Amino acid sequence: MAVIEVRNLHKRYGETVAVDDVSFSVERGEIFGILGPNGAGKTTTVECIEGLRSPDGGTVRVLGFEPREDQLRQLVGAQLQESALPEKLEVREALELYASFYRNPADPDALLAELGMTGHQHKPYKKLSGGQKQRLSIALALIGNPEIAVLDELTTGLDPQARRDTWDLVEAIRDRGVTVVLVTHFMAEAERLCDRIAVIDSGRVVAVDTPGGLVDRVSADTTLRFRPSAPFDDHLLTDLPEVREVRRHNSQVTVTGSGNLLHAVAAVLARHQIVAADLRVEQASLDDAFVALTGRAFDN
Ligand SMILES: Nc1ncnc2c1ncn2[C@@H]1O[C@H](COP(=O)(O)OP(=O)(O)OP(=O)(O)O)[C@@H](O)[C@H]1O
Repeated sequence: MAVIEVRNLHKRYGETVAVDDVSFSVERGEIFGILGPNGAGKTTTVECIEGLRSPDGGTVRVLGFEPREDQLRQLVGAQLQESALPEKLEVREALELYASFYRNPADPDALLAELGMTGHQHKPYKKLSGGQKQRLSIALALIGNPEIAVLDELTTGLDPQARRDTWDLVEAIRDRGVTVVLVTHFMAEAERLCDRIAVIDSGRVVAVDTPGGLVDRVSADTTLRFRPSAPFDDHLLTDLPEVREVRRHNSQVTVTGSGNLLHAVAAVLARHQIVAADLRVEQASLDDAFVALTGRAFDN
């Protein structure tokens, strides 16, 4: 069942068209990614979903309501933008303050524990690290026990470990049954976390699909590279239906094909007692998908 329906959303700021024509729907319980380069219109789109901005055209329905209706404030949790809290406010105070806005808030202690913040509950906001601030902003998005959480540029500025920890948290949120809308311009983040992704470019949706589905649209090809432990005739591999091409460069063999290429090639090599040293498997990535869908590189 769709919990968010966006139809032909259009929003401009003066002469600037921020969102030209955006349509998608988000199903209950999924992590739905909105992926696109800087300035693509992602934040404006989710701000229209959150009721923070009014569309100039199109319709948005969230759990059946218009985004600005009061009931929604209890049902949608939004992650705070950076440094939105007073510097001296402690973590626990912030949670208790936000809990007071909701009829049925989560237990701050349980939330602190779940987010690994119990030990930091008396730290003032300004003393938190980047990762801790992000975790607090996620906690504040969840304190009202929302049905939908909107997380915008959640891991920007975090180091790789803090980013991975945050990804685990987002998965835990989804596993609690919360629908997550995740705005990101990180391919790896979208690929790892999202059940489905809307790729947005210049205010328009260029595709909505699973990460795998987006990649498959570009190319079903797989490339294997390895150094064989003994010479062999190319026909061993080119006779396989999965193999399209075999190329050699010095001692390295490059095999391109589709289907279960790795399995087919490995089986033939094993039958001939050939070991594939330094074996690497390359597949099209979301980056490739973006280039193919928009005709330009995903540069931020
Ligand atoms: N308040 C505003 N006033 C004027 N123009 C704006 C405003 N907010 C955004 N824009 C412009 O609208 C376009 C879309 O911005 P938006 O923030 O929605 O994109 P985004 O995809 O979220 O980008 P980013 O990843 O950089 O946050 C950009 O050209 C931006 O400069």
